[in-house]
Amino acid sequence: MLGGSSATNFMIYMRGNPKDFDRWANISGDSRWRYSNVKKYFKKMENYHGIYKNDTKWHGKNGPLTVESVNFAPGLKEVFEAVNEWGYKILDLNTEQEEGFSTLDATQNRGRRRASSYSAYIEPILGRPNMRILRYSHVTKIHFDSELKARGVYFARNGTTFYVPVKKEVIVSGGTINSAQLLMLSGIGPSKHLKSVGIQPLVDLPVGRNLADHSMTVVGPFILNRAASLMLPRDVSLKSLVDFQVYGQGPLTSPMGLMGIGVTSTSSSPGWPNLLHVIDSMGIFDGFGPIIDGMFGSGSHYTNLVQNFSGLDAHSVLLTLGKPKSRGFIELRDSNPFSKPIIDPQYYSDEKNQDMLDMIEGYELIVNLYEKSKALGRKLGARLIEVQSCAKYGVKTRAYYECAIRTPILHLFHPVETCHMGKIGDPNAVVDSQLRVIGTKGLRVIDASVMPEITNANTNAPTIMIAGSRLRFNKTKLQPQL
Ligand SMILES: Cc1cc2nc3c(=O)[nH]c(=O)nc-3n(C[C@H](O)[C@H](O)[C@H](O)COP(=O)(O)OP(=O)(O)OC[C@H]3O[C@@H](n4cnc5c(N)ncnc54)[C@H](O)[C@@H]3O)c2cc1C
Repeated sequence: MLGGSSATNFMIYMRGNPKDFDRWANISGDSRWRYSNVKKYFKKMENYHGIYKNDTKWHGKNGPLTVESVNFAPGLKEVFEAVNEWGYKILDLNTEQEEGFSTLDATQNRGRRRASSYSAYIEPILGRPNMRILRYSHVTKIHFDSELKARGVYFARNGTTFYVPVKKEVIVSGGTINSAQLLMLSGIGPSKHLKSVGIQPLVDLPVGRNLADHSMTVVGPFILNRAASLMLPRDVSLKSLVDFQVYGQGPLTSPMGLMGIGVTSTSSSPGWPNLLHVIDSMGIFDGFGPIIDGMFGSGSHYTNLVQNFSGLDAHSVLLTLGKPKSRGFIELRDSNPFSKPIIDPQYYSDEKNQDMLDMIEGYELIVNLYEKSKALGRKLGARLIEVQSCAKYGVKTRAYYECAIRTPILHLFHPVETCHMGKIGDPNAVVDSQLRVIGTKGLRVIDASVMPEITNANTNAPTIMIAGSRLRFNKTKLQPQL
């Protein structure tokens, strides 16, 4: 799809924590990845006109990617009152990123049009004579010469295979799953694995290893006793259509009810927020369960969970593990480029079980915030709908929370790290700090897969930053190793 996942994602705009990028600099040995340097690329990408627009120290106004704050946020005032009661601040999370909460910033324009990497970066230059887009084309293999220089790519289109030679270099941007798949199909990957599927290894690299993703659980829905949510059958009317079309306002501008966002630290991660809270205002209506199940691949879990609550106002929180320790992998199923690769994310598999302990801490925080605060618990009467199959653990015990987190295990669609950036000689490294595939010539990977460690929030903005900064890095000298 043109624009990839940015053309279908939830549009949440989050840069990540400055420490995430300082860590990238440490891992890659290249200080240009420090936040103090990459911050300018974030600013350059933004056409920001959200609620923090006057803060020009942190936000850009002349970039191609439109970012704005959501304007339909029922009950967010009470959420902010509650988080204040709990000692958290309301502040812009795309700056130094202290713990706190904010109105959600989204990559959209007046609530009417999504801003994707395609609409921001490609659409405006479609007329360039030196650019050609071939849709419905599936790249199947990179061709190397005997010196391991990438000379071109094979691709299939309408059942025919074509070859495109390159003059300078091949840039692979197939995303975390497919960039890893394409490298392996082309002989770049773990030798033993490649041989096991009948592929002649060219360079032995840990491609597909280190798969990181943000595991997630939906805390809620919390039933509310007032009209403080987006209730589609109630809120969608002729007026809402006019508000949407003419003013870019109202319920129809809402990205699926998403309205607030927060980052907090658990006791295991002081000073570096490791939980992401995405606050959703969607009330329960007849289609609610199937929509959530369809979106997250949760079978009929939410359909069953909310079946007796249709018509009630509600909020839910997508509680996400921002800095997971668990790592999974991607492998080829076979040597057929059209076969789906094997994806095993291995959520909650870290040795010390820290990922689960952090999520339980976050679950407890959200339940207390909603049920015990004056603003949400007393004023809006927030009450959690309990997962019946976990009731045997005693409702609101830690064992109950773990059961709820595992029923079923979800994620926020942020896979990264399968073509991990690192220093030459680092056993995890697939690309160097300039994103060149180690052991080859004329080949780079530029997408989310090169992140050497997952950022603590959503991954679209840092992926676009990687693309923007990589192009400019070429013009500056490599800094000394850290
Ligand atoms: C449902 C969903 C919701 C998300 N929500 C958010 C959000 O709200 N905020 C946020 O920040 N992030 C979100 N993300 C994550 C974010 O969108 C991604 O991290 C980011 O877009 C990754 O960009 P990418 O360029 O690495 O890969 P992708 O966006 O996956 O792009 C890869 C492109 O390569 C193409 N491709 C792959 N293989 C081949 C091949 N062999 N031949 C030709 N083309 C190929 C694909 O079709 C695709 O167009 C979400 C992701 C999903 C899926």
